[in-house]
Amino acid sequence: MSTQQGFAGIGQSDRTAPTPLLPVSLENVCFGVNGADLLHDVSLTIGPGNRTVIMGPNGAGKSLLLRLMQGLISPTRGKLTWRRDWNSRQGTQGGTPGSATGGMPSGAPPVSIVLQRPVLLRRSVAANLTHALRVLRVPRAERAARLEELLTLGNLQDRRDQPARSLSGGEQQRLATVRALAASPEMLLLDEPTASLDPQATHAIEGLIQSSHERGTKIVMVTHDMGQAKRIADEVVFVSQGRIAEFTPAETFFTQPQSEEARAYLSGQLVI
Ligand SMILES: Nc1ncnc2c1ncn2[C@@H]1O[C@H](COP(=O)(O)OP(=O)(O)OP(=O)(O)O)[C@@H](O)[C@H]1O
Repeated sequence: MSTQQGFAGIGQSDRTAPTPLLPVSLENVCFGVNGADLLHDVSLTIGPGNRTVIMGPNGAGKSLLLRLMQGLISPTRGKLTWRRDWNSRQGTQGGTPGSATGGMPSGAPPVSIVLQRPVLLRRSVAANLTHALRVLRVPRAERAARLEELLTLGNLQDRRDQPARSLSGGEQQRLATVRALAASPEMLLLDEPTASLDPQATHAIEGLIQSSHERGTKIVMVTHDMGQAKRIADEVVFVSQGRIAEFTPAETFFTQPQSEEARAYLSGQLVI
C-alpha cells in the first residue's frame, strides 16, 4: 500500500511510487434498491488533496455516496472509475483504471472508513489495534512499534489494556479513527464521525483528520455540523433527494450557494 499519499510515520516504505488511487469518477451513477433509485444520475470527480465535505438533509443519499466510494455497493447503472486499478495485484504501475459498473463489488478499494458509531471488538484497546495490523498483514516484527505509534496518535497510551467497549464515546472514536489510519489509506471516508461527541472530543477527532490531511490522505467527510464543515471543508458536495445539487469550493458554498436546495438548507428551512 502506498505511503506516498498515505499516513507516513506508520512504518511502510514503497520504493516505487504507485499510480495514485485518485481521482475517483462517477459518471451518471444510479443506485437503486428493488427498482427504486435512491441516487440519480450522479456525475462527480473527487480528486486528491482538497478536503471534501458532503452535506445535505437526512435521507438525501450522503451515506450511499460514501458506500459507493468504499466499494461496499456498486452502481446499479453508470460507472465508477478509480485512477488506479486496485483490483489488480500488479495494477499499481501504469494506471489501468479500476472500475465498478454494477452487480456485487468484487473487492474493496484501499480506503478506510470511520462511522458515527464505531464497531469495536470486545477486547482491549491494544488488541483492537493489533488485530487491525494483523489483518493488514503488517509483519509481526513491526507490529509492536506500529501499535505504539497508533496509541500515541490517538492519545490512548493510558487506555491500552482497557476493554475497548468500556471507553467513553470520544475515546472509542479516537480508537476507531487511528485504527482506520493504521491502513495508511490514500483516502479516509468519515460518516458523521463526531455526531454524538462533545466539543472537546470533536476537537480531538478533527485534529486526527487534519494531521492525516497534512500527511496527504484524502479526506471525504459527511457532516451535519455547520461549524465543523466550515472548519474542515475545502470543497462541498451538496446532496439533495439523491442528486448532486452543488459541488463548489467551500467559501462559495457558505457565502453564495448556487442551488435553491443549498440556500434553503443553509438558512435552516425544511428541505424535502
Ligand atoms: N438498503 C436500502 N434499502 C432501501 N432503502 C435504502 C437502503 N439504503 C439506503 N436507503 C434509503 O436511501 C436514502 C438515502 O440514504 P442515506 O443513508 O444515504 O441518507 P443520508 O443522506 O446519509 O441521511 P442521514 O443524514 O439521515 O444519515 C434513504 O431514504 C434511505 O432510507
